[in-house]
Order: sequence, then C-alpha cells, then structure tokens
Amino acid sequence: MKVAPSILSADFSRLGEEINAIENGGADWLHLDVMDGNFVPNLTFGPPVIKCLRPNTSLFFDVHLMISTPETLLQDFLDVGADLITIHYEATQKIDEIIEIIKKSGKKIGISIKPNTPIGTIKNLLDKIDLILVMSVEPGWGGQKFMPEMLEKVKKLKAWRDNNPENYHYLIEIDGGINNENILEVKKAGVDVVVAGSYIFKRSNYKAAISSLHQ
Ligand SMILES: O=C(CO)[C@H](O)[C@H](O)COP(=O)(O)O
Repeated sequence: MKVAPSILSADFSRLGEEINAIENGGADWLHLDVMDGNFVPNLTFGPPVIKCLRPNTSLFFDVHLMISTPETLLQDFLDVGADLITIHYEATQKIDEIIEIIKKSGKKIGISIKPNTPIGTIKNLLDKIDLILVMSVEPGWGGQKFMPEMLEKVKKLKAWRDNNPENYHYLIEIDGGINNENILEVKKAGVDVVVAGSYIFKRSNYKAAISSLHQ
C-alpha cells in the first residue's frame, strides 16, 4: 500500500523543506489538495504553487482538485507537472471530456466522490479511470474524524475490480482521518493508496509516522 502525505497539514511557510522531509521519510506520493472556496468552503493553492514545488522533488504529484468546473483550469494543472489529477464527480457536468483531455496528455485520471455520493453513481466511469478516491471525511479540512462506513465503498470497488480485471485497472485511494488506529482496517478493505495529512505532519518524526502506515 502506498502512502501519500497530504500537504494540507504541512507548514506552508516551509513547504519545500516539508516535502523534502516526507520524501526522505519514505513517502510514495505527494497529495496536493487544491480548494477553491466554492466547491468546498476552504481555499488553498493553485498551479503557481505546484509549479514552484515541481523541481523540488521527484515524488509523484497526486493532485486532488476540490474545485467547481475543473475543466476551466485543467490544462494549467497538467502544464505545471501533475502526474495524476483527481476531479470530483459532483463538481462538473463534463466528466467524459475531462477524462479524454487527461488521457490524451499522458497523465493519469482519478475520480473522487464525497461521503454522501453512492459508489454506484460512478460505476459507468470505472473502466476509463486510473484511480478512484473515496473521501472518508467531508472534503474541505484536514484533521477530521474518519468515517468507517466509507470502507463499504472500498470493499465494493475491490470486489468489482477483482471480478472484472480485464476492464478495471483503477487504484483505490482513501482520504480523510487516516491514522495508526484505523490503518489495518483500511488495508484489509482493499485500499491501494492512503492519504494522510495531520497524522503525519503533526508529528515530529515523519519517517516513523509514514512507516507506521506502511506496516
Ligand atoms: O482532502 C482533504 C480534506 O478535504 C485532506 O487530504 C484530508 O482530510 C487529509 O487530512 P487528514 O489526514 O488530516 O484528515
């Protein structure tokens, strides 16, 4: 299982150093939470910040767009070095167009769903995408409590993929409230990539925190 620290909980005044520290601490991916103050009430950063971070690390950039109508800024995120772009099913009417653009660019495409969106809603998209991100908190803030009932979605996604390996190759990612107490349950449900923000960045030893999630 891969560990993708979310920089939402990092010290933004020292972002470059924070990223080097999690890279040296064994992070597999870097999870970048982009929020627009519209799709979610919070605001974070956009393409200019990601552009500055790109030369600073060789980590895989897992960009999670919590923004309305992501199609408007898609090319900017592709241009600044995103490796994978995850958009929200609830944020756009142009999912098929977005999938097409990202695939043509040679980058990976992910779809995310909020806790109240049933997993069946995106079943028709699963054969076209590289990753599905199951939100285990309401998107918008770090440090919230994990919603264990979201693991039912993970179990369904794993069963669908296991039963149809010719058509489904998506990775299953989970985001929100992950820590050393729920990681085993998360792993058993079938998650491939785990996002963790406050559990890692609120500790003094990032390496120990990341390896506790790897085990
Ligand atoms: O997408 C997010 C919030 O919208 C964050 O990535 C997520 O909540 C991670 O933070 P934490 O591990 O502290 O819950």
